[in-house]
Formats: sequence, C-alpha cells, structure tokens
Amino acid sequence: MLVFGTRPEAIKMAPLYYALKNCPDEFETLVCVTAQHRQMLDQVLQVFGITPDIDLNLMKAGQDLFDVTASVLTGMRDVLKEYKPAALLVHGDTTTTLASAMAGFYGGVPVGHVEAGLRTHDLHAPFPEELNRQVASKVTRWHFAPTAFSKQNLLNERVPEAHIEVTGNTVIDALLWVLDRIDTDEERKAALTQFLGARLPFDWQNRRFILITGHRRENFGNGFLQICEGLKELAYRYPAMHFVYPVHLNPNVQEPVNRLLAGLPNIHLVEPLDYEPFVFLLKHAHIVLTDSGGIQEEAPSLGKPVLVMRDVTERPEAVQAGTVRLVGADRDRIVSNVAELLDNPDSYKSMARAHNPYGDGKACERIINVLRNI
Ligand SMILES: CC(=O)N[C@H]1[C@@H](OP(=O)(O)OP(=O)(O)OC[C@H]2O[C@@H](n3ccc(=O)[nH]c3=O)[C@H](O)[C@@H]2O)O[C@H](CO)[C@@H](O)[C@@H]1O
Repeated sequence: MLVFGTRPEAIKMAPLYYALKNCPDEFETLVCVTAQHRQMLDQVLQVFGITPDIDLNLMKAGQDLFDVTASVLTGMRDVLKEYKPAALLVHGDTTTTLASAMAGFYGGVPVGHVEAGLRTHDLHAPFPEELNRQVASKVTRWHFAPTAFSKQNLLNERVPEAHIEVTGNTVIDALLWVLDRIDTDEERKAALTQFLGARLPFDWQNRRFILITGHRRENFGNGFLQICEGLKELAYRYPAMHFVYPVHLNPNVQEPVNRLLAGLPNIHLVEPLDYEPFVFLLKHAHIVLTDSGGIQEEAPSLGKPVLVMRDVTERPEAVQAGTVRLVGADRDRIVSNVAELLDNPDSYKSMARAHNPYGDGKACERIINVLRNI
C-alpha cells in the first residue's frame, strides 16, 4: 500500500505506483491518500491518472500540525486494520509520512521509506520536515535512499546497511516520463503551449524568464517579505526580464506576494500549475529561484541554474557540483546572485550544466527489485 497526501509526494510516488501496477502477478497495489493538501494533490492525481483506493480526505480549514498528525495517525490505524497490507510505502518528509510511518509501526506493518536519508540535521530547517523524516527512518524497514550521500546519513544513524538500497530519486522517473509524453505528443504540446500562453502575457518560449516558487514554513513572515522585496528590486533593475511566479495557495504566501508584487508589469503571478505545464515551463526557464526540495532535483537534470532561498539544504549533491547555490531568504543575496547570473555569462555558463546527481530514471525499478525479495 502506498500512502501520500501532498503534491510533491504524489509526483514522486506516481511512477512507483505504475511500476507496481505493471506487475499484477507479483503485487496487489493499493493507494491511500490522506489529502493533507486537497487541491494540489488532486491536480497531480489527475495528471497521472491515479484513482485512490482509499481517500481519508482529512483537510479542514484552519487545521494545524497537531490536527493533521492526529487525524492521519488515527485514519491510518483504521485503514491498516481493514486492509492489512504486507508493506506500507511512505515518501519523504511530510506530516503524512511521519504519521503513516508511525501507524505502520504501531500496527505491525513493515514500512518502506522512499527518499530516505535526506538530512539537514537542524530540526527547525525545514520545519517540521526534518523531524518527520528522522522519525520515519526510526521505524522504517526498507530505506530507499536516493543517493550515496543519503545512504551515508542513514549509516551514521546506525541503520543496518542491509536495510538500505541506493535507488536514485523517483522524481527523475516522473520528470522523464512527463517530458517524454510532452515531446512525443504534438497535440499535448500544443494544448500546453496554449494553456501557458493564456496565462503569460509575453513570448515565454523565446524570451528569457526567471521561474520562482516558494512555500517553506520557515520563510513565512520576514522571509517572504525579503523574497518579495528582492524580486521587486530585480524587476525594476531588469525591466526586459520576465519573472514567472506560480504562487502557492497557503495564505502565508498569498498575502505578502499579492500585496507586494501584484501589478508589476514584468512579474507574472499565476496560480500553482499542474505538473505537466510546470515541467514544460521549467524546461524553458533561464534561472530558477526556489525554496522547494523537488525542484532542486529536477532543475539540474534540465541544466537550469538554481538559486535556493534557504540557508541549508538536505540536497547537497548539486550544490557540490556547482549548479545549485544557497542564497537564503535574504533580499540582498537574492538580488546580487540573480544579477551575477544575468550580468556575467561565464557565471551563468558554469551553473547551467545538465547533470543528474539525483537519479537516472530507474529508481522505481530498483525499489521493486527490493520489494520482490521480501
Ligand atoms: C524541503 C523539503 O523538505 N521538501 C519536501 C517536500 O517537498 P517540496 O519542497 O519539493 O514541495 P513542492 O510543493 O515545492 O513540490 C515540488 C514539486 O511540485 C512541482 N510543482 C511546483 C510548482 C508548481 O506550480 N507546480 C508543480 O507541479 C515541482 O515540479 C516539484 O516536482 O515534500 C516532499 C515529499 O515528501 C519531499 O520530497 C521534500 O523533501
């Protein structure tokens, strides 16, 4: 049984769902969604054509971390009692991950953790994700680590080596699958081009633009003010450059972004995009500014320089390779780093190298090989 509740988990679990479904003689595959983020999860389910077998539908207005944790935990208790899966597969580091892994542990169902071993070693950055993944690791039987670095983090925490498999990240499986679907289907490509064209009032296929996303809890408040101030300064300084920002639905993001950035002629605020148009846009972007985890993995595969608006990252591989740079949620550092990439072609070139430290698109195959032998 696969369980997930948010957009990034769904993107990263979708290829695994299909890989398991393709082996019906070996596995009976069930999907349970908690719908921790209803709308953004549903977008992904639709893109990948997944109909959940179980839907806890637990998102409520005004819920906090206590509410989500408690309702996933008790919801999953009942699901596990009813369906008695042989294994429960969780992903990454959301509250759904933490509470489902705990439910598996309490209920005696072995847990497989996809994207295991990412660490910043700072429980407050990202908050609460670092805690979520550390606790999930404690109760996990099969650790599917995306890189050798994440494996080493687990070994340092005394996870037995026999319980860890380096698989690559399933996000690369998802990315390559979606890109291939766009590239091989002219009608789909035309529809996407039209969809994006209706939302972006400039020639985004031929003009340079910077793609921005941001939603990390630790950036709420001052962090988002700094990010918006930095973007505003850049928009004034580079009037010919376009800035495309799909704005996360969280009110802590919507409020400052709309207040400070709406109405600027070269900043384009759009609703969060479905995965397919987002990937298509990413492929055309000149620079990416983000605090997201998944985009730090996807963008290097496409050769896009990424400036990460955080002080730490659990994904050091691309930072070490020089294609991702940490700039913090800091107005001046955001401005100076973007300016350097725009003004200095050598700097740009040195960051714009396509490489795949996070996987080769075969992560699901490796995960299934482990599950086959249980
Ligand atoms: C820093 C951190 O702790 N991040 C965690 C968070 O995800 P993460 O920070 O990646 O979450 P995001 O909400 O940024 O989602 C990223 C994904 O959404 C896509 N996208 C983005 C914008 C948009 O408008 N449309 C769209 O489809 C991106 O291509 C990417 O695949 O939960 C994931 C799932 O457990 C974990 O893997 C990550 O470690």
